[in-house]
Amino acid sequence: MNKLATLGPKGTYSESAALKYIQSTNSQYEIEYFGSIKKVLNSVGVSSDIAVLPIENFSEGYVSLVLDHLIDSDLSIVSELLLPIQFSFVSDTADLTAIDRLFVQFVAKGQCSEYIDGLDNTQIITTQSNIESLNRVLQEAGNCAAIVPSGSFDPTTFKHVVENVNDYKNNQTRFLALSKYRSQVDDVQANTHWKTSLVVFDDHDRPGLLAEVLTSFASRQVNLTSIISRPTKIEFGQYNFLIDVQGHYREQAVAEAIDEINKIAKVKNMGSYPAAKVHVTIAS
Ligand SMILES: O=C(O)C(=O)C[C@]1(C(=O)O)C=C[C@@H](O)C=C1
Repeated sequence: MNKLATLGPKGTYSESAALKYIQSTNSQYEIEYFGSIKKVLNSVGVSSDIAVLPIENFSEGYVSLVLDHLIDSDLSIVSELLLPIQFSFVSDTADLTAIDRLFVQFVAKGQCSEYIDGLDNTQIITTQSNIESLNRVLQEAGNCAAIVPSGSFDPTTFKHVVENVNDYKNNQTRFLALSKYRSQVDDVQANTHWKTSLVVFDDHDRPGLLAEVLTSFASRQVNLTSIISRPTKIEFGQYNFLIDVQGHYREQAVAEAIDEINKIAKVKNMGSYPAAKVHVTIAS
């Protein structure tokens, strides 16, 4: 059976995204859980065939660990998923001044910053996953607390629970399914809203280079959904541009734009995949 790697232990948002991906493909996968995002990424093509991981949060932006791995590796993006994300604060005391340790996943921390800022004299201990945060607060004695996914715990276990501690009620995270192999659904199916992700390498920097790259898309009415720069980590001031566009790389306008950009810069095509449906539900 094919193996799918995701962030564990069981119960993480990444696992929910992985289950949603499996359901959408109608295929069978054995899920392998890893204790960190880095370990999930390193497993693809080694012990697993595919990985499902967070790439971008609604308010916090990109998860740079995943973004940089994508830029540097030869993985393809085969699917995109969006999940609503809601956090609860749990502790064994309602006296917030008594709480000396707070367990929170390193990406979740930024999404609950306002609530966390209200805790004085509390040591913030970052974890690798939200379920690690839950397990730590369950295991450790004393006045500790955690930020955990709403619905991941039995509310009767804790004396104090505060729901919806995320800064934005409509909090969402975008996940990607990453594979060593290009998507098998490479054919441009009608009625599908495709997205294509590209990396443009700026190794011969000159005035107007980025403007020319953008013009290649704009002149063909190809819509960009995201553009982000990441340092190459080779030389200060040198960047890779990750560009997401609407459309499949086999569609004429996108293919022509890529060909044109290829003449002035290096382009890496990370694949085309059906765009995730945007959640409009506002969390109460
Ligand atoms: O810890 C989890 O539950 C995860 O799946 C990780 C993760 C992330 O790293 O972005 C996923 C969704 C939320 O944005 C917060 C945490």
